[in-house]
Amino acid sequence: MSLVTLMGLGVRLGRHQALSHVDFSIDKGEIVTVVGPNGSGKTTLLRSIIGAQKPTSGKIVRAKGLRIGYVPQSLSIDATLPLTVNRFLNLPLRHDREVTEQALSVAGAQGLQERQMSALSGGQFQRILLARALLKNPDLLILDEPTTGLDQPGSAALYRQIEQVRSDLGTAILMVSHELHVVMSASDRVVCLNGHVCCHGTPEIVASAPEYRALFGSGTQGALALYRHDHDHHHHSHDSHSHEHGTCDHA
Ligand SMILES: Nc1ncnc2c1ncn2[C@@H]1O[C@H](COP(=O)(O)OP(=O)(O)OP(=O)(O)O)[C@@H](O)[C@H]1O
Repeated sequence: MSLVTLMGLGVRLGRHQALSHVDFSIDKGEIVTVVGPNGSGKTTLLRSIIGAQKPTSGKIVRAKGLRIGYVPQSLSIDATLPLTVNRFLNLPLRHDREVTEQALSVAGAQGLQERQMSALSGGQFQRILLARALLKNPDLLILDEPTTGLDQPGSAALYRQIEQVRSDLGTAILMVSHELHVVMSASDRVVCLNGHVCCHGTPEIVASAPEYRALFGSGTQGALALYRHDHDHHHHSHDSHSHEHGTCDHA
């Protein structure tokens, strides 16, 4: 059974139809990347899945007892506030030292406990957010644009870490990215959203292609992949976002 299934999900925000007719599901241990331009409803989709946004139409079915770990896109912490990594991980719930150490280790952030949150690099900060989400022992980890602000080697390293989480713990991963053509190569599926599911498919890793090398160089060890939009798909004619068959309207 899928961890989460969306059936014909529609979400209206004020007068804006953010999502229409979205059918989507994620299975145990799967890595799914959702791509889409700004304002395409990606955050609305995640908020619907975690239960923070009510659907206006359609249905969301979650597996019984499903535990979701959420890594927000950003979190601003007052730089003048003294807050160690260890204290941050123990807010609002205290955990045993071994538990936080284990989460930090899985997130690739061992040894950072006593560091100040404000002194962390962008990549370290993301790993701490990842460790914090892992403390819930999630079946599904949801990450909203986790590589925002990271350079390419930093993004590749974080993607490898996330892949490691899946192979160590079997956690399913749902990740959102505003990058339309560059995704985590370990994604089993890529779903392109534009108010509706525009197209979906697998990422392609063509590491030897000149196009890939021009984009990524050779320092990412295959952590990044090109996502080619699958243009061979149909759309519902009643969909307000629909576009001509055979095109992906933002590609
Ligand atoms: N309360 C609201 N009333 C009306 N429109 C809203 C409201 N909240 C969000 N929107 C609009 O809904 C659309 C979808 O927003 P959402 O944040 O889900 O998109 P997104 O794909 O995550 O975008 P981004 O990549 O910029 O984060 C946006 O165009 C946004 O302006």
